[in-house]
Amino acid sequence: MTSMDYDLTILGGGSGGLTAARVAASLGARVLLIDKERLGGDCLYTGCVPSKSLIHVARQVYQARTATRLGLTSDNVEIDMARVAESIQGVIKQVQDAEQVYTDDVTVKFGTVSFQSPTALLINDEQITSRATIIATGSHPARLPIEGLAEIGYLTNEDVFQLTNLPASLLIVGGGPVGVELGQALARLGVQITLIQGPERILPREEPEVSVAIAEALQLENVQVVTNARVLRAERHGGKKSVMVKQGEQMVVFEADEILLAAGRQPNVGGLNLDTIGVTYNEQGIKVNDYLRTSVANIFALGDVIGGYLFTHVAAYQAGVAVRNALLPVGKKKVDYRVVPWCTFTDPEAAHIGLTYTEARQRHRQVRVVTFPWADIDRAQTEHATTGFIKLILAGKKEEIVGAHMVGAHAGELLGEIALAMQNHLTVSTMFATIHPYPTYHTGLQQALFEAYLTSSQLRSNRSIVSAALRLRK
Ligand SMILES: Cc1cc2nc3c(=O)[nH]c(=O)nc-3n(C[C@H](O)[C@H](O)[C@H](O)COP(=O)(O)OP(=O)(O)OC[C@H]3O[C@@H](n4cnc5c(N)ncnc54)[C@H](O)[C@@H]3O)c2cc1C
Ligand SMILES: NC(=O)c1ccc[n+]([C@@H]2O[C@H](COP(=O)([O-])OP(=O)(O)OC[C@H]3O[C@@H](n4cnc5c(N)ncnc54)[C@H](O)[C@@H]3O)[C@@H](O)[C@H]2O)c1
Repeated sequence: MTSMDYDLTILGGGSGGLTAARVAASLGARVLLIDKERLGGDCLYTGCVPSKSLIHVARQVYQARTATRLGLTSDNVEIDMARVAESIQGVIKQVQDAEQVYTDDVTVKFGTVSFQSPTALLINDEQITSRATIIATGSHPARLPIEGLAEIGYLTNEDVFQLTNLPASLLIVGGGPVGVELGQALARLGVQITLIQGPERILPREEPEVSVAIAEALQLENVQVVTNARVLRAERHGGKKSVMVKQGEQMVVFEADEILLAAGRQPNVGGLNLDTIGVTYNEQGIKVNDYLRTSVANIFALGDVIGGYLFTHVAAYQAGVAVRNALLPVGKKKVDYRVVPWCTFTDPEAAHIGLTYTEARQRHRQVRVVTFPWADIDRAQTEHATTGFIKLILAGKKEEIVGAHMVGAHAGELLGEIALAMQNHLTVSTMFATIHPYPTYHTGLQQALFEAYLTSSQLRSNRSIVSAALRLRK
């Protein structure tokens, strides 16, 4: 084989691509990272970072407005959206500077890139060759076949964080994580929100009771949640925008000042010339096998562009797997999605890891569910944040956690502990016997685990050992 310019070329410098570049460079490979415009991706500029910053601002407003229940009197909170938008851009800049280190040992190029063959790429007018390539070009907001929508215009996650004036009312199309997180945050900032969701419940990937709890939390803050409702058409009437919605057999019209489209994602595959070189893809994304290999042997893909789990931490995990498989001749690694956590950052948060109850029943013979109310966590009481629950799904003779679903303040923070336990097959008794600091929300998890132990077969066998020992003493 003739010598190649690079060992590995990575297309897309977002969450997955940046991690892949860093891992590959740390292994001593000659790495080229190409992005069409800038490094950081959706997560940094238009996703996780600005959305969590906006959610933080909205929480401050909400807490100030509800502080009277704590005996505090706060003056009317005034919101200067131009300064809020500026502060969000400031956070992005801080995170961006911290990420710079990812590319210190990597060649970075910006521009238009396309495949000429599985080993040759054209970047602007320059041809480069690479032994292997990883495609990590991410996704964009799904463009739906909603008649009239493109003509009247709408917002997406790509522009909502830059608004310096908020609309008085907003129709959000889509009740997934983007719709519910932004719906609650913008409602707290004074926008009248109508959330329109196609399926029969919001957050349909969650357990049903999680969807119910989050819908109730939104409704308590005056978000109108409309489910089983598919948006078919959009129109403008003077200064207002309206959508025609099919709800059951009925057509219903909703009207507001603006529309936010939050109805899923589509993969960024355009312009790469994938058809010519034989990389297969469909509307969900580029097809990969368990090794993240595409239909072309030396081309891998990861992150949003392959669909499935659209999360920054999953893209980063896949980066480690794809780099290893692209660079190492032996010891190929399969992806393992047994322990995937995610959190929807509403207030209370909806935290999820592993299997749902239905999935657990399909995969395990012995399945047991233990629930624990968030209100029984002392820290939750001290912070007046008592809404929610912990639902643990246990399976197998040894009673390992195979799934956990939580609604509660800071619930997402508990996922790390459960992830580590699940990854290492720790049992419930090992987990609850570990000392947790009081009073943290983690003690709530420890209490839930203790509840699980109290109703376990292990307790029954421990009881018989103790009663035998006591009999012997008599
Ligand atoms: C509003 C919102 C909030 C979110 N919040 C969270 C959250 O809290 N937690 C979480 O885990 N996930 C969250 N996500 C999802 C997360 O942003 C994505 O899963 C993650 O960014 C995917 O990483 P990626 O590397 O696949 O793509 P990206 O990070 O988007 O990176 C893709 C990169 O490819 C580049 N690119 C695109 N096309 C080309 C091309 N043709 N040539 C070269 N480069 C190209 C882009 O410029 C970009 O830099 C959120 C998403 C949204 C929309
Ligand atoms: N906290 C987080 O980790 C976080 C936050 C935001 C986004 N994300 C990621 O971003 C991805 C995209 O999120 P999303 O909320 O845009 O997509 P989504 O696919 O999760 O939810 C969109 C919802 O819109 C509905 N929908 C589609 N067309 C519709 C129509 N015409 N009328 C009414 N409803 C319609 C869909 O049925 C779906 O339930 C998610 O998969 C998630 O992984 C993660």
